[in-house]
Amino acid sequence: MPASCPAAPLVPGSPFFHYADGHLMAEGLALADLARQHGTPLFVYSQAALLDALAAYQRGLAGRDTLICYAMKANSTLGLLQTLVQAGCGLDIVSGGELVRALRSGVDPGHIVFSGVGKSRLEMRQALQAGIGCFNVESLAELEVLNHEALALGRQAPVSLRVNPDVDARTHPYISTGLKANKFGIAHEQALAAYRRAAALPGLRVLGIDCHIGSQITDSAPYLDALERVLDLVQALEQEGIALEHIDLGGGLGITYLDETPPAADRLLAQVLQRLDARGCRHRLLLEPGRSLVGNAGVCLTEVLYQKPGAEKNFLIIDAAMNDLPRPALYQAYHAIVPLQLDTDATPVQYEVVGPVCESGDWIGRERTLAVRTGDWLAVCSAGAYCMSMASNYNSRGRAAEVLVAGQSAQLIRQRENPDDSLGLEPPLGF
Ligand SMILES: Cc1ncc(COP(=O)(O)O)c(C=O)c1O
Ligand SMILES: N[C@@H](CCCC[NH3+])C(=O)O
Repeated sequence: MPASCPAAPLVPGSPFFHYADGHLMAEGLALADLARQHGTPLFVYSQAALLDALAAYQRGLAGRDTLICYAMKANSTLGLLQTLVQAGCGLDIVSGGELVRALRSGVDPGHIVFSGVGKSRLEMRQALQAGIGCFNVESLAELEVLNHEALALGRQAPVSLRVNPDVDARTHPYISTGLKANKFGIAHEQALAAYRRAAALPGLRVLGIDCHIGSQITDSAPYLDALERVLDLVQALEQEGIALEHIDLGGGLGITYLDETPPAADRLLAQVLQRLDARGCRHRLLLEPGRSLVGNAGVCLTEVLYQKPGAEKNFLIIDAAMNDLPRPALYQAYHAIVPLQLDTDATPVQYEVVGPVCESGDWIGRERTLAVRTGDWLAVCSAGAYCMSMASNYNSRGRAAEVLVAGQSAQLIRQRENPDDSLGLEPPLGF
């Protein structure tokens, strides 16, 4: 890059994606080389970023009996699961499909917890047969069904009850889960009765208590308030002779997309452990982080297809869309957008960055000033969590490929998928 290279934009929250001589890099590899080799849209993950995020949790929990069950709904691509499982993680699943993929990752089935308000009988049987570590039960009705299914298989289901602490996580309403108004968990005031019932059912073995108040939490106060409410219940249960083995505090820790300053995992956990110690709790601690492990470990590479000056706005039309990156359309979420190569000659223009999908809601970034030209590549940042796992084939668009960068090498961990691949049809037009 010439000396007149413009100042590199920030890649928020992602020290593992950085500029060198005007080129955006991941672990020493130029992302433009990956875009050229694999085409776009393309998700690229940094293994070092993933392991660094996990290390913050592991530091915070050092010396305690704990299990970090990665919430695979955030991103369930096998190569990422294998990396986390090999680094010591269990998995938090929410469906039979996730169970199958979890087992393929090589995780110890005893390190799987099963969350979700609507587990089917079939999913319960599959999970019982696989020998998972714990069902996080969310209602009295689910307790009865699980008891029935376990007895039919001649087993006892290990259970934890998810309680709804009625604490406001102060996040987007669609991803807040710990308020009375939300569908999740058993109401705090009904929890004791639910535990009494669970303890009386022969097909269940009561192991723990579980709580998850929401996602993209950037403030430790609601997290710690929920913990206190859970600990009140743990003590009340002990007084009734129901002793628990573990406390599962769910996930929810936020990441920096723009300028958010969520608590660091190790510091938040130090506060959690202090509060457990203050109450004399030596229970095994389970956590279910998703976004905070993978969110800033991934970017989505995309090509500028057209620049379209409009009557009111300038549009930058890119080849990634709401089917690849649904968060802006769903939650008006912000993702930073930066060029893969800084262009000294392009003029900075304010754009609406949009995809090719036939909806006005198909925007990826609003009012973004970028110095780019048609054919340039961009990176949509903080795209490791809830992007690929929420991708769809809307408009019969294919699904992006995924690459994992580790050290100086890049491995294709998922092929690009065309919508008709699963139908086994020959491409009709010979492409
Ligand atoms: C029960 C449960 N556990 C864990 C998670 C993971 O949350 P996050 O990705 O915010 O860490 C979620 C999603 O919000 C969840 O519903
Ligand atoms: N899909 C949401 C997070 C959902 C959390 C799952 N309970 C997001 O992209 O922010």
